[in-house]
Amino acid sequence: MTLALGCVADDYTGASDLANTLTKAGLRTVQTIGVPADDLALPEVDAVVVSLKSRSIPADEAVARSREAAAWLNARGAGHLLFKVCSTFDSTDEGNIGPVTDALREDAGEAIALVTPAFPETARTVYLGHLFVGMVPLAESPLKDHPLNPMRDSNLVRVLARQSRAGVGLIDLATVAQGAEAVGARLDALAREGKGAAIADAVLDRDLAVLGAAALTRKVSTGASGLGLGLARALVAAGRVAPAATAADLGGPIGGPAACLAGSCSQATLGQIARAEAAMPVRRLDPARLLAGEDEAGAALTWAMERIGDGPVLIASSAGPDEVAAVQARYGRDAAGHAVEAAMARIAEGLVAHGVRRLVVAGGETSGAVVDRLRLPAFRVGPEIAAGVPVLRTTDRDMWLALKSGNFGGPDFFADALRLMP
Ligand SMILES: Nc1ncnc2c1ncn2[C@@H]1O[C@H](COP(=O)(O)OP(=O)(O)OP(=O)(O)O)[C@@H](O)[C@H]1O
Ligand SMILES: O=C(O)[C@H](O)C(=O)CO
Repeated sequence: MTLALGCVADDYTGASDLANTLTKAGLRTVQTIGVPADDLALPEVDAVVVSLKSRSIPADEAVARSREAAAWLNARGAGHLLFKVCSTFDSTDEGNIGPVTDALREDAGEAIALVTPAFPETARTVYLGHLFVGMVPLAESPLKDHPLNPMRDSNLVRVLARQSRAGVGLIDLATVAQGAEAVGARLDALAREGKGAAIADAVLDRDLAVLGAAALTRKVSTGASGLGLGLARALVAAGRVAPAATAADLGGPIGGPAACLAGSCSQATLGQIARAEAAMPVRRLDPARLLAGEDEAGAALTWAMERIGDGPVLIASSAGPDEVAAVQARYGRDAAGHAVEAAMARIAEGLVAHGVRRLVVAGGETSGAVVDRLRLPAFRVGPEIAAGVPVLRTTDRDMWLALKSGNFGGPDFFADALRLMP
């Protein structure tokens, strides 16, 4: 196998989002969970997206895991390595976007890496280095209240510089508008100044095509699915990938009981849970009871078992910023997050043990905990449910999954997903 594109994603929903984007652009793509075993049977593909759960772990561990994944991809001839991060640049001053980008760039022998989270299809745009989510700057968006990494500075040159060893520069929109060669010249100029990374502006899809072509002239880049789209288009334009003529055949219906799990506390997910209450039974976990040692997961699983024979159910821990803050103040941010993730993983394991083969999960960290507990090795990518969220089919058993990024999906996402998981 010789890969046109190797991708290391820092969370599972982001990996799923990127795999969806690459598949839509015509690249035959597989998403793996963790660094694959050397004997993992993979079909002939153009791109592999290695999913890590590294976004919110200590930076040195994230660097080590990302290097392992990069080595596996490079051993399979990856022509370019994309470090996939969140389109809302989810990170803290400790990392991990800066430390991992520095490490992968240095390992590749590159002086500088192009970095952009822009993804206009999901209203993530970058202008003069400032990230906008819809019509508002990042620091004024709901991401300012993220439970694990509240984003309170919209200037990504500053944000990345605070977590990087090397300096960070800017490739402004005026330079991007001049084309890939101008972007490349700007990268070289910044490298001569000693910069190790450059935040690139992008507002429209055509800007992504320019950035993809520029990034492809180097071995490593960092970005969200927008840059993935640019890289895919550049690979096809350069004749390095013959776009797949038809969507992959993922096989027939699986059927059986279905369930939804929501750990994301994003505004989008809270709205989707509210809408789901009209379509299916919804049970809300109480993190305070959970953290006080009550068997919230066992009670939720019993509740679900009594109902999944009649139709899908939804179990959610999700809550608004004030409620989340209160739990975190009492028990600690990490302790609360890990306890809820562990509960969701235990519930998922119980649901699958009782026959659930169609599972929708909302939240990147939540998806990571669930997929790791189910020990799923890889996924094939199916039809898109909503921008950035495809249906996935497991490669080692018959299961449908959807791993929804917290901020993605329409109001009726849960019902929409189940309709595409026959
Ligand atoms: N009620 C709650 N109180 C405190 N923490 C919670 C609560 N519900 C969920 N959490 C934690 O909040 C975090 C949510 O992160 P997660 O990545 O799953 O969602 P997200 O950030 O919205 O999704 P994405 O990463 O795809 O954008 C998890 O660690 C989860 O355990
Ligand atoms: O880029 C995004 O927003 C991805 O979907 C993601 O990383 C979510 O965690």
